[in-house]
Amino acid sequence: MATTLSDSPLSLLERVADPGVLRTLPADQLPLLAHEIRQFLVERVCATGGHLGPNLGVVELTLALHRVFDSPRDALVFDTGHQAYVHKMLTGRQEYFDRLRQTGGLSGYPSRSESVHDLVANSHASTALSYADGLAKARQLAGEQDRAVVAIVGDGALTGGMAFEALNNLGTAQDRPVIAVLNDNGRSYAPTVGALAGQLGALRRGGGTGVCRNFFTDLGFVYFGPVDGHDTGEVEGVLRRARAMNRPVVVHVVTVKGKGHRPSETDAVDCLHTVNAVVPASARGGTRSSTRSWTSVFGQALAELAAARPEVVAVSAAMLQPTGLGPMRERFPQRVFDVGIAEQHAVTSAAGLAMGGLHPVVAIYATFVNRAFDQVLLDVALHRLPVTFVLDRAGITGPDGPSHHGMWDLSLLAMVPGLRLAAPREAAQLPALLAEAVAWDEGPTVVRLPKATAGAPIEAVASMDGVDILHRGKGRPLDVLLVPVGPLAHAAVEAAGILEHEHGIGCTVADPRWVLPVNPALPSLAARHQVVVSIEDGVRTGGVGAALSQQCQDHGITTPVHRLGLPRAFIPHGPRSQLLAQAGLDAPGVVQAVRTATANRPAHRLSSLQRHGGAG
Ligand SMILES: Cc1ncc(C[n+]2csc(CCOP(=O)(O)OP(=O)(O)O)c2C)c(N)n1
Ligand SMILES: CC(=O)[C@@H](O)[C@H](O)COP(=O)(O)O
Ligand SMILES: [Mg+2]
Repeated sequence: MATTLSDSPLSLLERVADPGVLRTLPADQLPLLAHEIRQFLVERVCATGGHLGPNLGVVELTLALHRVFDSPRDALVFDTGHQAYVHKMLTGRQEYFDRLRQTGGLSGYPSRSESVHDLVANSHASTALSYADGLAKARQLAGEQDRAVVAIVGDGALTGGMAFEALNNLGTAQDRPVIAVLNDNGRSYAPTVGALAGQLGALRRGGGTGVCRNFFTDLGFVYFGPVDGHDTGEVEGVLRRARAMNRPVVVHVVTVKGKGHRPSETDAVDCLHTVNAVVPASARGGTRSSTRSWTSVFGQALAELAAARPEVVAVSAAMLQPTGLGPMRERFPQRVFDVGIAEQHAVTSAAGLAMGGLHPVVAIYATFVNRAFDQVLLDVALHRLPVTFVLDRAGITGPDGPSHHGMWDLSLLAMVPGLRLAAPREAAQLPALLAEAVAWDEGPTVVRLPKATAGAPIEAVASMDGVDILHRGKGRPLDVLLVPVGPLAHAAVEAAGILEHEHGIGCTVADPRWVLPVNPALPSLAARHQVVVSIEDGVRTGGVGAALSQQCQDHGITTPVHRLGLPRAFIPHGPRSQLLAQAGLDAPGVVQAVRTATANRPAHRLSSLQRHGGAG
């Protein structure tokens, strides 16, 4: 229940429990409130991990937004949503920040199930202006143009194609006013690239000296700016003017990412874009974990590959460091292209690079390949162009929630004719598989890797036709064939041991490494087993299990294929290991699935192990 300001001993921030209370606050108390918000952000986000820098940069802007507009009657649409912590604090959710991005806790992005003030849960950038366009049309048809529609878009998000498509529509709708608040801190992860960033820089330098014509005004917008995004009064004043214009308006707000917090040397690289939870010294183990991330193994391998192969170039969509392209850029800066947050353009630009005789490596997160599926299919694969996609954060990622899990790439890419996809089971396999991918010049290749530290390798006990046999079944005839994808091989090998020693079921674990298209050796291997169980860190309605099942059918193999994978659902945020276990993709889950799949097998067909007294 909101308290009025005067009757509570709480801190100012604690007293601002909802936007209505905020709007009663005298302007001279706003600097203190902003200071308390920054203190709160640093304390809480350093404890849980999260997007500290983007939120420190929008404190005054968010205060002004909630003082000028009446959310949820007026719509505040945050692009990408990683900068909505202050919005959440001001809409009654301060108490939940101690479990930010944790299982059952506060989402790191707006969440419609959390609050009526939240509209867009999708963390994929460059969407806000399109939502705003639709909302404004709905308001107009409902005769509710007095309800404002405000999109808050970062300078990075503005480099995405959808943003331009929306601007193209919004600028013509003079009777359908949308207020586009451009949060310009000059950065995505790194300084934002491209001509538009240059235009914004010129506008910033111009200092609003009666700027009359620019990119935005040419599209039909009224332009207000540049505005000091850390002066709440100035921002408030401009937002009130924008609201009163009753026309499409761009409010160009200049902010500082990470404002008010002295980052460490390493943090300064990306202005505290995402900070990890700071483990208190007392809670740290003796030795800091030395295990490298998969991403760093990839980055090193690519730089070495590029040294040997001059045709190799790299393409990033505003995520050079997070996707591990740092080493390659240091050694070969001319051969690394950052195109901004523009995955569709990145893929088709890579097609152009391939047409020009090069072999581009497009490094993006698996979830973002969704956005560029058509480009992979018809700009790359149709022309059988040698482009390699390295999909980081493949499978369950964890803290970034449903729109960040990389769980659709296997199903999507399984449909692409001529595309070959490798899934290394551990980081140590990455260099070899990357080299194989880059050596292939007859069409697109993909290497997918998880958000994980590099685990201990599993040595193959045998290899046949490109399939690594990681564990041999003891039963005769062989009982169950486990076909894991990538790092789930670890769960499969552990499950095989349990099944053998505790349940008398023999399992063979086969890791094809190249999982799409299905290795021709797998159907014949399946024919020698009673049950096949595929295990993949992707939605199971398509993907590798479905392809293997289809291949068996096409070859007249009647061995049933049981497909383990992620449900066709939006999976919330939480630790990767916990979410995989919930989906039955850990060793106990595989054991359970195998026991269920073999429970109704006719006794005579069970293995000698089971017939002669193995526990089971
Ligand atoms: C389609 C898409 N590609 C990449 C990302 C990863 N990403 C998250 S935030 C970010 C930078 C956003 O920059 P900007 O919009 O300027 O916001 P800021 O962090 O500066 O506040 C990127 C590239 C994403 N969320 N969506
Ligand atoms: C908001 C966004 O899309 C990214 O910043 C995302 O949070 C990256 O997550 P990682 O920490 O896995 O790089
Ligand atoms: Mg930015």
